[in-house]
Amino acid sequence: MQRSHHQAGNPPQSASHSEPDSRQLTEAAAALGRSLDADQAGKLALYLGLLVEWNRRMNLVGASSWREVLSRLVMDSWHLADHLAELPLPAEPRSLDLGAGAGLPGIPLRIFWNSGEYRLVEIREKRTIFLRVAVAKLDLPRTFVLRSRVENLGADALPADLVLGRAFKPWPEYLELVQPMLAPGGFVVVFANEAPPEGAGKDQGFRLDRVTPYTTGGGQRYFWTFTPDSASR
Ligand SMILES: C[S@@+](CC[C@H](N)C(=O)[O-])C[C@H]1O[C@@H](n2cnc3c(N)ncnc32)[C@H](O)[C@@H]1O
Repeated sequence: MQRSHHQAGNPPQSASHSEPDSRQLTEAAAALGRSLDADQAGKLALYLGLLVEWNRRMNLVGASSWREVLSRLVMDSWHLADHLAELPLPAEPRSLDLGAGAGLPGIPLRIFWNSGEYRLVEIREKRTIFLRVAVAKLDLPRTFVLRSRVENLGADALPADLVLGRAFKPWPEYLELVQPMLAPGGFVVVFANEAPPEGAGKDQGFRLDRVTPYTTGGGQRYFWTFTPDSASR
């Protein structure tokens, strides 16, 4: 572990420039147009610190500094929290985050959006260990880690009112896979870099409910939100 630059007696967060403290993070978020309360800042600082530290030893994300993770990746979760607040979901939605990897979008999302039960699904063992450590340290509400292939999810996780999957599979394959997992009136969100093509989702049994453009440090992004449409199959 690359810790040799930390002086004995100094907490790692104040000694290392690679890990934010709550004040630095609150300022960086404000520069991106977001205000954090003290609890959110503390949890997000903890997550970014863990992510940067574990990323030195295993391949979790391409971005290597917490500032880059914040502006390129956490921004997705912020916008997603705003987006989900607008969707007509049940009061206690059951959500699945497929191929959660390092916890994106789910872990930052749960800091800002804590409705219902949320399951992070990931097949790779080391990544699930990271996710479990992060969920426990951040004390995220009703957030669970399942080590499973998405294709093998058990009945206890299904059906879902909301399915998310960032950089999980090409969208037609992803929609095909999740169609039987959704509750009637549920939603599936596709994370995309462009607007959807005409008729997107029809072949997989979905109706496009809405398209939501937003901007991150990485550029223009879109949420494509679909709902099952039995008439389209
Ligand atoms: C490209 S990463 C994206 C991770 C994260 N969602 C993100 O946006 O940074 C895809 C993740 O999906 C996981 N994965 C791929 N196929 C899977 C499957 N069939 N079931 C569960 N996890 C899967 C991989 O192990 C990997 O962690």
